[in-house]
Amino acid sequence: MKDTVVSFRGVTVEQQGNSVLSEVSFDVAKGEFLYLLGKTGSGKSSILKTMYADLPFRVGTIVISDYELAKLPQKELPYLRRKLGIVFQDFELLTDRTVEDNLLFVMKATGWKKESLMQQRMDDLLTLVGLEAYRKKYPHQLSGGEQQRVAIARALINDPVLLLADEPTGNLDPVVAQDILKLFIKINQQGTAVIMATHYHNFLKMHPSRVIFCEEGRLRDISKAQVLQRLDLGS
Ligand SMILES: Nc1ncnc2c1ncn2[C@@H]1O[C@H](COP(=O)(O)OP(=O)(O)OP(=O)(O)O)[C@@H](O)[C@H]1O
Repeated sequence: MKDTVVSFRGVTVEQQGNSVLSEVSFDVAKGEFLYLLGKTGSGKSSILKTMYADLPFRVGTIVISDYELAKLPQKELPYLRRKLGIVFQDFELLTDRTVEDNLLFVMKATGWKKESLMQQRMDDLLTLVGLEAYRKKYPHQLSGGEQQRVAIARALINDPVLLLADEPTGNLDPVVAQDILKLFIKINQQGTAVIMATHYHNFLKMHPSRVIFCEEGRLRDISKAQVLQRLDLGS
């Protein structure tokens, strides 16, 4: 089995043809937990979008799971996306569908057919995120934290090797944000690699882990000690 789920080599991350980050090279191992930090506009979302092939790039090589992005035919994009779970700040649930139907929608769109297997998967995922009792609720009947749990369950449907989270707690209060972090930790402990872009630097204290930093057009892989120093969090 391959041990690397993400590999960037000499990549220029671009927006509309303009370089956002250049000479980006880093690897993420299976089961790793990685924070992506950096100021507003430093390129965190752009690098995540490049990873899930939502943003084109022209320079360098990117391999996600076993897919080399530059060589990926358009028709194989759905297979790449099934290896990835993606969670956004604003949840992006279908507002006119129940929790259950939000999950079923993605299952059907990604090739699930057997009703009993879909129900079983849904039970397992809703148990994992603590929302067994919420199947028939609509998003507007849920709190922000609960909506994000649904979005996380949805992201896990196809058992991704990598979960990408773009500011997943940006719309939540600090206490709920910590609960969501704990859920990501639990998912990571079950073997899924996690890359989380966040402004919540306190997460580093609660759950220290590797950090990559977007800064001045570069991506820096820096030690925990350096991060704490930069963020002025103390030891
Ligand atoms: N759709 C777009 N078209 C053109 N430029 C964009 C687009 N989206 C982002 N950019 C630019 O790319 C750069 C990086 O933005 P990006 O959203 O990746 O930063 P970020 O670190 O995720 O910021 P934030 O923390 O505010 O989400 C910024 O200069 C931004 O203005």
